Amino acid sequence: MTATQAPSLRTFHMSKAFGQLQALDDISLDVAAGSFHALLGENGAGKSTLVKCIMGFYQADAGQVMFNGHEAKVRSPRDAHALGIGMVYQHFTLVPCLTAAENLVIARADTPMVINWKTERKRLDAFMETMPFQVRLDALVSTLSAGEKQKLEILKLLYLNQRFLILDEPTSVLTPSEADEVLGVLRDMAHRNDVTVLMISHKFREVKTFCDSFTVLRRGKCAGTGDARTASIAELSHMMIGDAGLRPPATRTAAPKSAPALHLNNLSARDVEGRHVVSNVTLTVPAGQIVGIAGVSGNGQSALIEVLSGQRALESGHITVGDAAFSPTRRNFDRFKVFGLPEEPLRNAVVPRMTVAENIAFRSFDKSPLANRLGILSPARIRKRGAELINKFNVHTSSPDAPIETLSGGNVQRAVLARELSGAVDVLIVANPCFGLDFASVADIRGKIMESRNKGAAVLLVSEDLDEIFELADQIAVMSEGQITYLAATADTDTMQVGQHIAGHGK
Ligand SMILES: Nc1ncnc2c1ncn2[C@@H]1O[C@H](COP(=O)(O)OP(=O)(O)OP(=O)(O)O)[C@@H](O)[C@H]1O
Repeated sequence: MTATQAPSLRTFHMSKAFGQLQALDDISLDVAAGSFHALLGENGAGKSTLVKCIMGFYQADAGQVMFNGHEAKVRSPRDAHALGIGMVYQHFTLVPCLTAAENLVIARADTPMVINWKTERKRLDAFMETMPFQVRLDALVSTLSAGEKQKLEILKLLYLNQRFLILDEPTSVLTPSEADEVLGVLRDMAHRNDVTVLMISHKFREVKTFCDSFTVLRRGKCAGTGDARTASIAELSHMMIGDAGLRPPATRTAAPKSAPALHLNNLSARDVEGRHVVSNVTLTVPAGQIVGIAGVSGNGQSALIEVLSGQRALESGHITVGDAAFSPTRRNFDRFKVFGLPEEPLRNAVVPRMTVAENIAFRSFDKSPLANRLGILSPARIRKRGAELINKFNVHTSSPDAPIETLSGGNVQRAVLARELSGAVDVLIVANPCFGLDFASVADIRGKIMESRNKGAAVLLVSEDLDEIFELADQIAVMSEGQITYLAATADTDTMQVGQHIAGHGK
């Protein structure tokens, strides 16, 4: 069965537990045909679990899915696709070395063994004529901008005749103007009754500007539903976090200047193909300051972080902490009190299958008090210390013994921060710390970074989120094509000037 018009979808009393944890508890969601519905909730609220049950990645323990008024048995994503339910993920699923057209054709379940490109192209052109937006079909996906790639992901679903679109934070990799364009197109399509959209989002502005209705999940339960255009942000955030209240915005206080500064002196590094990805980077991060590096991703920021964390060889230049030469080894991280929060911590900062407590102990597991003088580990002490820090940093986990991969994104970040910020910190290196996190976690984590600065640490913050940089940084640098192309005190610049340098038009 394939849909030609916007379908409706409801879940009735849907529940799903993972062991002791009730991830979904009796959720009834109602997404009307032709509507743009937002699914909100703090990290770990159950949003992904709900859409994974709808998509057939998980089987719910109880409850039903009603699609266009009929009960739908979705046992696998294949069943969901056959009904016309498709999903766009936070990260792209396109093949970069193929063209947009090739990506569309190979996505079909009925692609023949030998493809007649002439016929396929005719079919594609006819399809594109019916679409309200275009993507360059002959361009290699690797040459498309993030906005074009996201549009292509959506086109792919429409090409496969999937008219119920589930979007998981679709704008996290887009610039604000790209995000507005993509969401505007989706809203218009929904209002023409061509598609129905269910979007997981953490961004209130987008929800209020583009969505018709919303459902809020809180700790696996439905905390509210209503009209997205009339609900206030205060109401939405209250439904999400209850009376707990938000942490006030990170406040800057005068910091002691006792800690050493971090100096990057003429750093250069290459990628595997021998191209310079970091080029003569010179930058000082004074004690008690946050220096933010802004820029579009892929301009050398990740490579710079890799150099500083010892994951990429430095070709030339040197790093100093205070007056002493610093090379990034585990021993030096301890000696110089250098700590870090890399981006995508589940991939870069933890061992996913090890427990939360073990991951928190990583930097000190072989030292007293977690090990004895001979370096023999004490699992009981590791667990006890883990439990203390889980409490102090408000990490939501079923137990210190849960594998860290079962935690939601915000809670993995909190666990890494618990490990990195629990002692004295002289230098803190942070990359995109709030990517994919809910507003309460964002406030919490930015607050912790500011707290470190206020205690005197030199903080280097790499972020693609300009608002974050303006909120936290004392000085702002722009990185473009591997070089620092701009540096100013935050008080002496504005988003317009920084934006121009990011776009490469700065003077
Ligand atoms: N495969 C799993 N095994 C065990 N627990 C899980 C699993 N998947 C999710 N959980 C737990 O279920 C709860 C809901 O997680 P879910 O990923 O649905 O939240 P979310 O609202 O999508 O969060 P986020 O905004 O961080 O993506 C969390 O406590 C999470 O730790």
